[in-house]
Amino acid sequence: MAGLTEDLVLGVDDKIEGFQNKNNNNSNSNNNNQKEVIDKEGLGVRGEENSNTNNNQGGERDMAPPASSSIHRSGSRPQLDLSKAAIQGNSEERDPTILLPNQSDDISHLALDIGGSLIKLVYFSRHEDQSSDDKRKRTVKERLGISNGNRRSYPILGGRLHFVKFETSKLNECLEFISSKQLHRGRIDSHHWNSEAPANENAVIKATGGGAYKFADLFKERLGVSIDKEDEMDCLVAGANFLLKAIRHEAFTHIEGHKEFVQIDHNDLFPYLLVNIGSGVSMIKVDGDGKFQRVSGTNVGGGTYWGLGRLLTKCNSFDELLELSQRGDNRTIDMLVGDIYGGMDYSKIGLSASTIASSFGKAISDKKELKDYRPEDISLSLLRMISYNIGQISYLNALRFGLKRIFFGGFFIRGHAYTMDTISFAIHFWSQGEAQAMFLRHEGFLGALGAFMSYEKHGLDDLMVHQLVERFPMGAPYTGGKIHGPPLGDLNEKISWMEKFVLKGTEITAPVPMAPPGTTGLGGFEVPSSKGGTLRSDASALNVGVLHLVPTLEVFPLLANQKMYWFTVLSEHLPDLVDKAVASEGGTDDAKRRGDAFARAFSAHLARLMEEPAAYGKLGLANLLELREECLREFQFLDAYRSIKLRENEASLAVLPDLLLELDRMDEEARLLTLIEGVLAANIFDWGSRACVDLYHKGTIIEIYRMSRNKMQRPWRVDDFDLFKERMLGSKGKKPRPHKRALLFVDNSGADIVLGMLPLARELLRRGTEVVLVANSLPALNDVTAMELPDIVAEAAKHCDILRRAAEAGGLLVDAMTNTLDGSKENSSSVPLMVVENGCGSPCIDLRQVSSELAAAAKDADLIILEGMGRALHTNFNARFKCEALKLAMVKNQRLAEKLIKGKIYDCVCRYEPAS
Ligand SMILES: Nc1ncnc2c1ncn2[C@@H]1O[C@H](COP(=O)(O)OP(=O)(O)OP(=O)(O)O)[C@@H](O)[C@H]1O
Ligand SMILES: CC(C)(CO)[C@@H](O)C(=O)NCCC(=O)O
Ligand SMILES: [Mn+2]
Repeated sequence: MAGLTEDLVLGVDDKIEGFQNKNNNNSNSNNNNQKEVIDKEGLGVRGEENSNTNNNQGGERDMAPPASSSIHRSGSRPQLDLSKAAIQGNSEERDPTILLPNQSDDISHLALDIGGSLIKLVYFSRHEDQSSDDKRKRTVKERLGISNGNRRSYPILGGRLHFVKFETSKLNECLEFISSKQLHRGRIDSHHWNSEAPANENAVIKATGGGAYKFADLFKERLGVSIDKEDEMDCLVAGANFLLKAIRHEAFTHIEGHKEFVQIDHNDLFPYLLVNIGSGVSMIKVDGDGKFQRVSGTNVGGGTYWGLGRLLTKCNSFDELLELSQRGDNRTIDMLVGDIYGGMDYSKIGLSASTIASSFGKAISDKKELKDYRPEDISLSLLRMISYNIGQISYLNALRFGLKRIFFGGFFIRGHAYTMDTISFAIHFWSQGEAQAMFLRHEGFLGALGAFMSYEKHGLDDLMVHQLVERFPMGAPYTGGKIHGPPLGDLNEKISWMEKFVLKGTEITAPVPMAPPGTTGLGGFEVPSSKGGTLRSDASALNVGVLHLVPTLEVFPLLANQKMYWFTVLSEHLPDLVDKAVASEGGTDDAKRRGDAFARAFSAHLARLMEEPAAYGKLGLANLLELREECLREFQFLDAYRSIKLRENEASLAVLPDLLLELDRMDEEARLLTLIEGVLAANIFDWGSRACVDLYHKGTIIEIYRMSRNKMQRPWRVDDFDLFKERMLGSKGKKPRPHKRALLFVDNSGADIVLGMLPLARELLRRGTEVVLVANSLPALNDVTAMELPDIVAEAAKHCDILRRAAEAGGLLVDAMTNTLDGSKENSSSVPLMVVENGCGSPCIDLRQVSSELAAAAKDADLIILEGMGRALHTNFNARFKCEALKLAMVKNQRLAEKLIKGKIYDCVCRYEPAS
């Protein structure tokens, strides 16, 4: 199965910067220094005074990841059919042409639904990719026998579907948006998107809705594109089926303010009733893919609410009208049963006194003018009337065809709690609980998605087998019932939106369900309970939404209370993170401005999630951390911890030779213990831990490392070291066979990798075990990334033959190898040390979705070492493996220590599990 994301990512490697091996300085190394590593003083991580300790003339810059400017690329260029894409010509070539055999020149991955009220856009973009080391990858691939050439198939950040809407009356804005993002152009120049290219005469955009007919000429005139019209009902059904099948947590029920996601069984989806509430309402009985019948409709729909509401209240926007309704009391204008029955219920037919007998009925008897009614009350009465009416007609149609499930779409719903409650109530009441109303998170985009799906070669077919997750809508939150400003375009716009948002001092709020009214209605409909103070700040409010194409299995669920805890932790971390991020970009004014905007945006996301934890679908800690990294990237902080990582790497590399000497003086048994102790001790460096961050202000990394090592007291809180030792060294003189291949999931930069994991890797290599260092694909906190590892290993290899030979064998020292081509033959005798990326951008690793590289590397592995809290404790602590597993971590969080190991902060875990 050629997964889409695999294909999507092809061509992403466009600006790959070869990893520059920097063996250009004649390091005199610190080999001569016989002092014990733990005696080494004053290698500060902060300040400039020690930056030359490892005689690396280039200092920080020399160790920097290659040309960071190449890391960020516009993520919004149109993405085309990349299936079966392949490198054309010589694969050694830099910037090779990529052949897209299924790509017709002029398809743009943009589709439109132009309705009576709103224009909906769906377009696809691929995420900007990290640069990566071609040569390393090739060598690893050769070693691992991966045949798919340059393909990277890790799922994360593969590509995105964007959702944007405009008012139909502001078609111009929409045209400008398309034009500014060049979404209508589909020409590929080599594999670079060429925005200078003239618009293609034959460019075609799929569109549905009445506007596809009405505005076709305008599109041709203004953008030079032809509109390919797709039937509106076809598209609605295709979109709904796609969402219900492919997207996790798409459908939900909403009853009395309570939202609950419904997992739809793909094999038991049909038949259902689809009710699309746009300007008008269509009701469609859906029996399968492409099998449907429009069975009814009503002209009392979203346009009616907005149109009448505007006339009656003088509101300027739909959201304002909706907002008004939240403060309304419809009893001042609706005629209730009690009004007719002198305050009594009409219990014989099941109507309570508070049931609405006649919407707006009070207006006939009162001698009041329009101005005498509160706009709030009018809006609520109108909203309730229309919602209830649609619910009732829907029910009747469901009854007509014996349908139990009714899905509601269209932008009239607008994620509004009261609207959904009213519709749900109507369905429940009339069907006596037999039928169920369900809503869709991408409510208004069914038609546009359907049009998008109608591209013959959109490349999404394979996606149907995956699940997709919506990630966080990025950018400025929504304020005070109004959509401000333009749809988010470039970074500057995003920032100024954030600034505007701050000026307004508005908070992000989700509807807070109020307590249900204490009436005892006899099944009659009372004042609905969901009347939050403010409208929710959702993607539609931002005008944008992003759907990440992330094939997933199951989300690691976070317990509710745990999530609250993490929200707090992440909030508390924020100022420090912003400092780091700004510093990593040179502390310029621009960086400060972006830092501020990032802080606002991320806080906004947290606030939103705190109010509505399911806002972005179910979210685990891994996603939460990823959200933060993603948000950083959104404001162009590509690696907030870069300078810290570099400083810590330098400081640690400077003392590595001493550590290796110290280790080499020990016998095997003492060495093994010291190595494991070393990993645990060095794992103290974790910028994700608040306690540790506090600690860092108190000493240099070497001081902290030394302190940490001195404190290593066995038994650790979880201590299987003796078991592990027996497996490694045997007992009673019996030597066990060494492992064939070990996968080391490494955690942090600096001491953690250099003084902890590398020496352990070296020991394994020495024993003849192949070692694969598994690191993150994208930066997250101070975690070392796969891209950074070759430099670190190269530096370490200068001080150690074992590492050097293994690194050469593993293709990590490509330059060095070519330099010494005629040199020692012994190179080939070493087992390899390799680096693979895990496909992940979070310290927590979901092993159910990893890179193809890692999956391939795992094939021959018989030992897995998971290191660090994120990898070994937060996730995977209870994961069982088919091979032996060693989980090593220092717990740097009191709460986790208590919960997981009934211990305390700084306790250590050394868990060894034989193959299961
Ligand atoms: N920002 C908004 N501006 C205008 N209407 C909005 C807005 N948000 C929600 N709505 C509601 O959504 C309705 C439009 O929904 P939708 O986009 O699904 O329909 P449409 O495609 O424009 O109409 P139709 O399918 O009948 O041609 C409006 O009539 C209004 O009730
Ligand atoms: C005319 C459409 C299909 C345009 O989207 C829609 O507005 C609608 O279904 N209106 C209701 C028309 C009716 O069935 O009475
Ligand atoms: Mn429509």
